Amino acid sequence: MSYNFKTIRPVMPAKDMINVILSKTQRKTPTVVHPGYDISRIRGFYMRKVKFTQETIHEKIDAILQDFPKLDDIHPFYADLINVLYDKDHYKLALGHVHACRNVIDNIAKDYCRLLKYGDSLYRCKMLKRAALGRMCTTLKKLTSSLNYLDEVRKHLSRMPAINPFERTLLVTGFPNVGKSSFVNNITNANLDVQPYPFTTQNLYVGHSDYNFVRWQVIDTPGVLDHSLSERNPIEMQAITALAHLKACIMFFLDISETCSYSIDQQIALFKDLKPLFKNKPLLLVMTKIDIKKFEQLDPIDQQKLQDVIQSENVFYSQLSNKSGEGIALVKEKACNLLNEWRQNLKPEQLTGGNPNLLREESILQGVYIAQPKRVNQNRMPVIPQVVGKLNRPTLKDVQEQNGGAGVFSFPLQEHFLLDNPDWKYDAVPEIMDGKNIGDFVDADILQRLEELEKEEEMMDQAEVEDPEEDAREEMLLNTRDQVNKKREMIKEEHHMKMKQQVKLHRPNLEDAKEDFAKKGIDTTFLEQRAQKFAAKKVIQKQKRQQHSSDDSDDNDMDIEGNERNQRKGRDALSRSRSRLREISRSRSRGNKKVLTAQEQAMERMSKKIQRRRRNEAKAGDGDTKIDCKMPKHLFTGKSGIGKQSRR
Ligand SMILES: Nc1nc2c(ncn2[C@@H]2O[C@H](COP(=O)(O)OP(=O)(O)OP(=O)(O)O)[C@@H](O)[C@H]2O)c(=O)[nH]1
Repeated sequence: MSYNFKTIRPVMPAKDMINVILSKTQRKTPTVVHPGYDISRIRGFYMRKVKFTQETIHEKIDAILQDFPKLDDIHPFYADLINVLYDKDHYKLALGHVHACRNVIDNIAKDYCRLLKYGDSLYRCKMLKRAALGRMCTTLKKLTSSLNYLDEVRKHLSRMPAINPFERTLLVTGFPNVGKSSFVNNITNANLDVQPYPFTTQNLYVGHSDYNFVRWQVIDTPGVLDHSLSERNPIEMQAITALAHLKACIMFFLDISETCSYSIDQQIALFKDLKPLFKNKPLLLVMTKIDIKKFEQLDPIDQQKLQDVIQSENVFYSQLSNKSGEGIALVKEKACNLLNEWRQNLKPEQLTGGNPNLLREESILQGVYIAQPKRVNQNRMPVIPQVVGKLNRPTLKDVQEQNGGAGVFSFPLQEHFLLDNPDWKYDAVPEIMDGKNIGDFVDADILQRLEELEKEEEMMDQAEVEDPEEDAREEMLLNTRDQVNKKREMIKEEHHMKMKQQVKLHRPNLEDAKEDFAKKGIDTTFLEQRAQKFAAKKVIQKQKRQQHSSDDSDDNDMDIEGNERNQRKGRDALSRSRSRLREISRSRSRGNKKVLTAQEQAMERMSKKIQRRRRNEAKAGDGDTKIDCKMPKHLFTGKSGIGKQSRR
C-alpha cells in the first residue's frame, strides 16, 4: 500500500467555507416565495434551504475527514512521523473538533426543520430559516483554528516523499555531513542538495534505483547527533522514526576522514546508541570519504576501535568515496544482497503488512524469471513485394515534378475519362456541336411537352368567351341582393320606432308616481327634487341647442345687435339654471357615509397614528409584497465593479 498525501484536497478557511456554502444555497435552491402561497409550500421552501445548507456543510466536512489519514489505520511509520511533525494530540483534536461540529450542525438542521413544520406565516418561517443558517455558520466559524491547522498539515504532508513502507528499502543514516546525500545522488536520480555544512538535509528524501531487475527505494535521512532521545529535535526524530519502523537495510555512514567535524569516537558512540533500532535488521557499516583517508591510513588506535565494533556487533562493513566513485557499486550491491537474504527469511505477511495485493505481487515476483530476447538477424532490410517493383510507372508526383512542380502543375481531371477512343481524352470540349448543346440532351421530349402546353392554353382561352345568358343571371342576382338589403333596413327602422314608442308609453307620470308612493307611505320629496333637477338639466340642454342652431343659421348676415341679445339671453338662462342646480345639489358621498361609533372612531385614530411614521418615512411594512434578492444577477455579473453604474 503506498501513501500519497498529495491527493488531500485543500481545506478552506472557515470564513470562505461559509461564503461558499451560503452562496451555493442561494444559487441552488428556489429564491421566490410569496406570502400568498399555501403555508405548506412556504414551509417546504424554507425547510429545503435549511436542509440544503446542512447537506452542503456535511459534504464538505466529510471530505476533510475522509481525506486526512487516520493515525490508527495507517502504517506505524507514518503515524509516528505525523506525531513527530504535527503532534498527534493536536492532529487528533483538530479532526475530532471538525467531526463534532458536523454532528452539531446536523442536529441544528434537524431541530429547525422540526420547528419549521409549525411555522404559521412566511415571516415566521423566514426567521426560523435565518436562525438555523445563522447558528450553522456560527458553529462553522468556531472551526477557524482547526481548519487552518489542518490546511497547514495538508500543505506539509503533500510535500512529503511518497515512501512505500513495504518496498525494498535502503536507509542511509549517520552523523550530519558524512556524505549520505552524495551517496543517494550517486545511486539514484534523487538530485538532493549537497552542501559542506551539517543539517543540509532536514527531511526524509527518497530516490529509486534498480538492482537485479527490481526497484529499490533509497531513503536519505537527516543527520543524527549523539545525545539522548528526549533531547532530539523533530528533524532528527524523522530519521529515528524511519529507523524504527521501516523494514530496510540500514546503512550507517561513518566518515573516517573526520572532515564532517565529528571524531571517529563520537561516530562509534552514536552507532552504539542507535544499535537497538537496527536490531533484527540487515546492517552495513559504510566508511566514507576514503579518497581523503583510507582505512589503512587511519591511526592504529582508531583502526582497532573500528575493528572491535565490527567484530563485537558482527556487522558487515564496506568503504566508498563519493568523490572518486570508488566502492559505490560494491556498497550498493552488498546492501541489496543483505536485504534480499534477510527478506527471504521473512513471511510474505511480514513483508506486505497483510495487504493482499502486495502479497500477490510478492509471490509473483519471487517466481518470475526476466528473460532478455536475443536477436538472431540484427539488420533487417525493408521488404518490397516483387509485383510492386515490376510496375515501374511514373507516379503522379513524378508527373508534377516534370510539369513545373507544386503550385504550377494542376491535376489533369481528364486522366480518368472513360471514352471510346483514349486519344480523345485531352480534346477541347465544344459548347455547341451540330446545333445542339448539352441542355438538348437533358430532356429528349421537350418539344412534345411544349406542344401539349400550348394546346392546353388554347382550350382555356376558348372557355373564356362571353355568354349573354350568364350576364342576365348575374344582373338578376344583384337586383335581388339590393332588394334584400333595403328590406332589412326597413325592418330595422320599424323596430327602432316601436321601441321608442314603448319607452314613451312606460315613462311614469310624476303625479302618478307621487300617488303611488303616498299610498305605500313613502316620502315623495326626493321625487320632486329629482324632477326639478331633471327639468333644470333639460332647460340647459335646450338653451345650448338653441344657441348652437342660431350660430349656425345666422351665419354672416346676422346683425351684431341680435347676436349680442341672443347671447345675453342664453347666459342669463344658463346662470339661472346653474344657481338652481347648486341649490338642489348635494355631495355624492354624504348619503353613503357610515356613522361610526365612538369606539370605531378611536380605533381609526389609533391605526392612523401607528401608520403615520411608517408612511412619512415611506417604509415597507409586513403587508407589503416584497421579493428580496440579495445579489441581483444583473448587478453582479460582468467586468465592471459594483457601484460604478446603477445598471449594466
Ligand atoms: N572528499 C569527499 N568529500 C565528500 C564525500 N562525500 C561527501 N563529501 C562532501 O561532504 C560534504 C557533505 O556531504 P553531504 O552528502 O551533504 O553529507 P550529508 O551526510 O548528507 O549531510 P547532511 O545533509 O547535513 O546530513 C559535501 O561538501 C560533500 O562534497 C567523499 O566521499 N569524499
